[in-house]
Amino acid sequence: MESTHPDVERVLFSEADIKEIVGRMGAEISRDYAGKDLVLIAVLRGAVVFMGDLMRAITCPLAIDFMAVSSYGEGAKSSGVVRIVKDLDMDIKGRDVLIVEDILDSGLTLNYLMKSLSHRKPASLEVAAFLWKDVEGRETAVEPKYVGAHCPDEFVVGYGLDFAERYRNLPQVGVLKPEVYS
Ligand SMILES: O=P(O)(O)OC[C@H]1O[C@H](OP(=O)(O)OP(=O)(O)O)[C@H](O)[C@@H]1O
Ligand SMILES: Nc1nc2[nH]cnc2c(=O)[nH]1
Ligand SMILES: [Mg+2]
Repeated sequence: MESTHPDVERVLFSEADIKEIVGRMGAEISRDYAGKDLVLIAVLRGAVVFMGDLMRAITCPLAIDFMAVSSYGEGAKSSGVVRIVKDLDMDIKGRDVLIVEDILDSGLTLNYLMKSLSHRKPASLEVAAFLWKDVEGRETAVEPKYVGAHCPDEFVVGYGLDFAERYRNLPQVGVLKPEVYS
């Protein structure tokens, strides 16, 4: 039996689901980036857990770097303004960059990052998103090349994803009980 946090109402992706998804993504990326100069860029803080798993599921040589961008603050709604809190340490010019994100929701974060990083002239620039909230009727400016799973249009936590900085350490992805959000 999986242990579940008492604040979690429903588990959407179990540890076994996550393992299977990340393994599949790692195999695809390993195949596509063989012989290339791969740099994984994780978006802090949400993507750290996925990054840790994904990089170990990739078999080709790679480098890692981090950027910190935040638009959700403490709540469950985007402020609409993306803020760079920490920039890359590495020069990505001419390298094959793959942005690693936990979730693509409104697309605001990734749209901003893709624009900002493309100015630095990488050889290629793609996105690996663990979850994609591709809500019907909503256009997203970014189409991730690698998608772990489609996510229902609900605010999810766990596996790096927080609510007011909590729940990032849950090993599953789930939805909290309504009383926790209020
Ligand atoms: O597609 P969007 O609507 O822009 O939402 C996705 C972003 O929101 C969350 O980050 P957040 O800004 O909350 O910061 P965090 O990673 O530190 O939790 C999540 O980790 C993604 O980066
Ligand atoms: N924790 C969390 N952060 C998000 N950022 C954008 N969408 C979400 C979501 O569903 N959950
Ligand atoms: Mg994030």
